Amino acid sequence: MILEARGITHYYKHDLALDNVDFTAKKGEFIAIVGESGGGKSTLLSILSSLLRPTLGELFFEGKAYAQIKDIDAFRQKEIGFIFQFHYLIGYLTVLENIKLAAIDKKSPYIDTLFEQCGIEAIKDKYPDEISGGQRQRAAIVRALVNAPKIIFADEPTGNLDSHNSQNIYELFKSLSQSGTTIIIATHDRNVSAYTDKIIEVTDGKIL
Ligand SMILES: Nc1ncnc2c1ncn2[C@@H]1O[C@H](COP(=O)(O)OP(=O)(O)OP(=O)(O)O)[C@@H](O)[C@H]1O
Repeated sequence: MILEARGITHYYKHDLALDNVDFTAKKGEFIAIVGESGGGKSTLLSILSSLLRPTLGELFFEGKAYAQIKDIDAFRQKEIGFIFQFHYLIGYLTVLENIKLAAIDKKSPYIDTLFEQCGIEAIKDKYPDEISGGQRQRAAIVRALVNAPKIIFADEPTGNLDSHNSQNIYELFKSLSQSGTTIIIATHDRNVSAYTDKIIEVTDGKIL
């Protein structure tokens, strides 16, 4: 198991957002967390990805408790990739410069491989406002992958895209997962089920 969460409960002040949730992910699994608005998808994803500490519960990455990880910043930079609904590319930098900003090894030949794999090699010297929404999100995916993380977390990664572009992104996630990267996404889009290994439904803070 690459990721395991046990008994995750989370309160925002006095409001219960997650109620005793268990979750596991295997290496190379593509998992979607779906469910009604306000059900707890983003909260669960933020907790699984170490961005938010749960009120109660335990998390393990490759068997090691999050609480035992000494350098959480280095852990996040090396082992985890993040993708959000909005790409958050820097407008003053080209796509390639944006990606190098995030890269630990700026000269890695892997950067070229990723551009090719994500189908955006032709636009790497363009600025974010010169490319399409789908291309921007692909650039954000390259950035998330640049340090070869073991897990990618994506919160509504296609929330801003039409269905054609969304399907292209899901195809890309599927092929990445087949080459061993674990992909965990929170989404409203149930069409994702055509691509995933597992769907988890979160409603009223519980997994159905
Ligand atoms: N920062 C916060 N402070 C207080 N309450 C919050 C906060 N973030 C989320 N909540 C509450 O926690 C519950 C779960 O929210 P969450 O954002 O995890 O759901 P979601 O399924 O991702 O929703 P959506 O699909 O609308 O993004 C909701 O009742 C929400 O109002």
